[in-house]
Amino acid sequence: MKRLILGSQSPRRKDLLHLAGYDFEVRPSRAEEIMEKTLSPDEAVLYLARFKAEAISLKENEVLLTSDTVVVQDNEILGKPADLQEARNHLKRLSGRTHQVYTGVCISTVEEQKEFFVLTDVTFFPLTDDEIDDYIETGEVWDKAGSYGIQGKGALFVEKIHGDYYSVVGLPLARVVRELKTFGIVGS
Ligand SMILES: Cc1cn([C@H]2C[C@H](O)[C@@H](COP(=O)(O)OP(=O)(O)OP(=O)(O)O)O2)c(=O)[nH]c1=O
Repeated sequence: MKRLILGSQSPRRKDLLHLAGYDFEVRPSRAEEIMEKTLSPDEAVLYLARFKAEAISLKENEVLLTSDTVVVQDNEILGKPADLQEARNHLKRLSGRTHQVYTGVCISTVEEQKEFFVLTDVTFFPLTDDEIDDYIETGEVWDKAGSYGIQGKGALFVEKIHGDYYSVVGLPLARVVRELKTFGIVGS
């Protein structure tokens, strides 16, 4: 019997796996994420998803799921904001424009590893400085790539989205379910 392990401390990823009906154990990776500046966004999210997996030890019957999400504007990766100024800069750059959200996923067993990424385009309405400051006040920005959460008050900035909504939240759920099935993991 195969067992699913979620290698993530993200409460969103945990909620999404529950939504898909899985029984699983959470075993977060303690590895410090270091972004390789020379990598393209798709390479970066795959690298980080793999990197998180490599810091977690696995038993024979376990299937490990790790992932990483970044926001990209003008080919530049916007990760989690370090401070208020960076959060403000991120939101100003996203205002009134379309950006890309990349989520890389890595599924590992002791024998094999499979990885893929999902790309979603998100278009923001133009934002005023007051809207940006009020949003930062909510505290929602801090643990999110690009300084917003589409599943929270950040939803009020979104004019349109092309791609997988759940991938923006942190895990491309429908694709993940299909891939996990090939590893013998099914939800209920
Ligand atoms: C753009 C966007 C990102 N995010 C989140 C998803 C990710 O959790 C986070 C990006 O950081 P990640 O490094 O992908 O994930 P994490 O540090 O939260 O968790 P772990 O590494 O343990 O798996 O930003 C949202 O929740 N909503 C959004 O709209």
